[in-house]
Amino acid sequence: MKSLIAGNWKMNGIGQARVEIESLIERFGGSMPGDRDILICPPATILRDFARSYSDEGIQFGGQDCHANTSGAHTGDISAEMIADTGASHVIVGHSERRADHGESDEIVKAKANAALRAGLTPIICVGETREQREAGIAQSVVGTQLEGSLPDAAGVFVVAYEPVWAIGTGLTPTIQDIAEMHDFIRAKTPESTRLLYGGSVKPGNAQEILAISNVNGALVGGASLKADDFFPIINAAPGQM
Ligand SMILES: O=C[C@H](O)COP(=O)(O)O
Repeated sequence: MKSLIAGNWKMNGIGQARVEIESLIERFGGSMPGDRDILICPPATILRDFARSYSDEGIQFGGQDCHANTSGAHTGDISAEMIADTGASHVIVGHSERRADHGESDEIVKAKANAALRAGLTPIICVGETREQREAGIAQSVVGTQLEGSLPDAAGVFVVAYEPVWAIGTGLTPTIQDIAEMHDFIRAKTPESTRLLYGGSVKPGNAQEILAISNVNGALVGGASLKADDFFPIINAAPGQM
């Protein structure tokens, strides 16, 4: 299976975004290595522009969220079909920031994952425990419940991203053993072909060690995906075709 290194730009990306992406392409000599998949999920306002400008260089693009419905009276929302129409191939659903900021339940996340598949997109479904849950020894049961409730029932390929909430943007990461155990646990609950990403403070300094863990098939990178200086070595740390 090919590794997938995905950058989630969150609510960032005006100003230097174009410079950074062009610098990244330049470092790879004009086009991305074909033995791993590289995805960038910028804000929706620049998704179409970027998907059209840079897909020839081998970068894939994705949305950060979608509505479950195709269209309708949902002010401020964007449907999976609209994201597909930009030229994007993926969409993140159920990120912990959406679960927390917008009260998204597993049921809503599942509906969004189904919508993504309906639109021909690959959903990246995020799961992960809080610090309190890990300290209480219930991380696996929390993630198990999220998986049961959030995975799509529509047929199609999806990706799962394990992102411990307490590791996001904090510089903290679980131990290699904890990541390995959780990924083995998720692997047992997902089809063999499902790519499992780790996310949460992935940086140039820890990427190689994390990406070498069995059942870690790539990374979902936040802050370090915004700068070519950081994203380039993370992409390079990913094994090629596994
Ligand atoms: O979606 C990405 C994650 O939330 C990780 O963010 P981070 O790499 O800034 O910790």
